[in-house]
Amino acid sequence: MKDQVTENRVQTDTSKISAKKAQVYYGENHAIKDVDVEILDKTVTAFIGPSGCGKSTFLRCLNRMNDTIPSCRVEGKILLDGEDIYDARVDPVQLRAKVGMVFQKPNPFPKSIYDNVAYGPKIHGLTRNKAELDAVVESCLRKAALWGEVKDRLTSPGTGLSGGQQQRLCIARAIATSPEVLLMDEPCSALDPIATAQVEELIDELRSQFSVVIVTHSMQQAARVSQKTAFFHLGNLVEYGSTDQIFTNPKDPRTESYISGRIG
Ligand SMILES: Nc1ncnc2c1ncn2[C@@H]1O[C@H](COP(=O)(O)OP(=O)(O)OP(=O)(O)O)[C@@H](O)[C@H]1O
Repeated sequence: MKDQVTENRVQTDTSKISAKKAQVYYGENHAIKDVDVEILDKTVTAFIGPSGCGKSTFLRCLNRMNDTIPSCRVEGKILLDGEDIYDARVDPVQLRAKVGMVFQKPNPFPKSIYDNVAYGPKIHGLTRNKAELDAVVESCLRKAALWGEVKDRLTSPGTGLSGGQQQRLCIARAIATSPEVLLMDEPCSALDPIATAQVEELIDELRSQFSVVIVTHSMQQAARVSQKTAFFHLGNLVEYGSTDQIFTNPKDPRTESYISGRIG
C-alpha cells in the first residue's frame, strides 16, 4: 500500500493517546465536538485546519492545559497509555511532565539558560546531585541542538538568546522531564526560516524517542515534519490519516478544499 511505502519511517502503530468522544466547551461555545482519535507513539502528528477550528483547544486537552481556563469544560475520555488523564487521582503537574508543551511564542523563564533546563528535573526530583543535573542539562541542550551555541554562557539569562535559540531552549526545557509526548502549538510561527528549519529537524529527531503533536498553519510544514495529519473544521475532526494520504488523496471534500486553499 502506498501509505506504507511513504510512511516507512513511522516506527510504531502503538497508540499513545486515545481520545474518545472528546468534547470541549468554553461556556456555551462547543469548541470540540465528538473527537475520536488515536495519537501514535514515536510519530509526529500534525493538527491542521482553518483559524478557530479548535486545533489548539484540542491540543491543550491532551495535557489538561485547559484546566487553567475557568470557562472551559472537557467531556468524553482522553487516555494516556489507557489511563484517563482527567481522573481525579491524576496530578496535572505530573501529567504535564509526561506530556510536555512548547508554545507559539518562546517563553523562557527569567532565569539562566542552565536553570531553565534544570527547573523541571529539580521540581520533579529527577536527579540526585549536581553532577547528574549537569548531565541532564547538557544532554537536553544537545538534543535541542543548542549546546554548542550556549555551553560557554550557561549562566546568562535565557531571555538574552535569539528567538530561534529561545525556542530551542524551551524545547530543551520541555524534554528535561523525559516526557512521553511533546505537544507543540505552532512552535515555529515566531521564527525565521533558518530557525524554523532547525526546529523541524529537531522534531524529526525527537520522534525517535516519543510522540510529537504539532499544531501548524503551514501545510508545507505539516507535510515536511509529520507522518500523520488530523484536519479539523468547525470543532470537528473531519479527517485523520497518513500525511501523504491527507495531502494527496483526501477523502472528505472539506479537507480537499482546505488543502487546495479554498477554505481557511
Ligand atoms: N481561552 C478561551 N476562552 C474562550 N474561548 C476560546 C478560548 N480559546 C479558544 N476559544 C474558542 O474556541 C474555538 C477554537 O479556538 P482555537 O484557538 O482552539 O482554534 P485554532 O484552530 O487553534 O485557531 P488558530 O489557528 O487561530 O490558533 C474558537 O471559537 C475560539 O474563539
